Amino acid sequence: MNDSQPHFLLIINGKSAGNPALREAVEEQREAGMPITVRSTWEGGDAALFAEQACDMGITHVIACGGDGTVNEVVNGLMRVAHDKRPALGVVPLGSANDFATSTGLPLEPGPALAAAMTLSAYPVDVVRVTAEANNKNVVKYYVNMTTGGFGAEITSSTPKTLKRLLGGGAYSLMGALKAWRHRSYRGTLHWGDKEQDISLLLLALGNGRQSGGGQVLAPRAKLDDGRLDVLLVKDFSSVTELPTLISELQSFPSDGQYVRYFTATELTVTTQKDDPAWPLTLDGEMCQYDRFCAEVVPLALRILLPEGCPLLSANDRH
Ligand SMILES: Nc1ncnc2c1ncn2[C@@H]1O[C@H](COP(=O)(O)OP(=O)(O)OP(=O)(O)O)[C@@H](O)[C@H]1O
Repeated sequence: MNDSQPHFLLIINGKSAGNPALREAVEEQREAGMPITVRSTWEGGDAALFAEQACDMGITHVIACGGDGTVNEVVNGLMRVAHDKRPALGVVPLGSANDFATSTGLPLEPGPALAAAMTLSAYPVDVVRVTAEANNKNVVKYYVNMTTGGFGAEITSSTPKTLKRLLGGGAYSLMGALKAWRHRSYRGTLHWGDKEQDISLLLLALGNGRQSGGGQVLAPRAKLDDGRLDVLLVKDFSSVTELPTLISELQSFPSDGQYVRYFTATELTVTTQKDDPAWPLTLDGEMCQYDRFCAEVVPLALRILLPEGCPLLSANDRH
């Protein structure tokens, strides 16, 4: 790949293809001499396919223009390309949540975001590979930002802002919502490193990045390039009297709290309780459901165009 002669492919979610600010931004960059090819998706799966085909078109940079789901599809397409041929990834956020762009400090408006994608440096970051079995088939999916499971997945997929409002609203609003959502425990066994734990969870988050669900910071210490997954376990509770402790632990993310456990791992396997329904999961915002799955870090698998001071890069570690 020759980085001195960049060629950009914009992969736009078809539902945003007519976005006037994006059209203007592309026009402006082309007038300034930037070589930009544009492909717009028709349906799910297209963004991954276009990303996979990009290197055969001589593309050096693939810019995902859409929400977190589009970024996720593009990541999956790029991961099908050999590492040494894999184009760099940029993001022009056009979704409703845009958790990856927000947490990495990328511009959120199409014009500035595209201009940034033309000039920012690409930094190597980890990608997380999820392997599972579904309908007797092996499934392999990648994500760059976060997987949530259990209550978090249900609630973030239905109403992005709800969890934040609930946590901000304290114990009683959370309890009400749990009842409204017919909350149940997510039981299963977790394996990581040489550890194993049987658990009854309210929610699970596996963060390469820090936030999902439209601003829920569930992995506040995550770095994109540290070779680690940040794991958040929120254990289930039985009475409203336990909620103040749970909510207070969700502010401090203790390594071994009464309800909250926060630690890092290079891989983690979840086996859901036999005879229980599979846990609902969201992988970078996309819903899925597996009885058993393994999430493992693929270190520094992808180069992403990020701001120099991005707080999710280890070089900018202030701790
Ligand atoms: N032409 C299209 N029209 C409508 N939907 C599309 C089209 N092409 C792809 N999709 C679907 O769009 C989804 C991804 O949406 P995307 O993440 O870009 O937006 P969003 O859901 O609004 O964003 P966010 O996840 O940030 O809330 C995928 O599930 C994909 O199947």
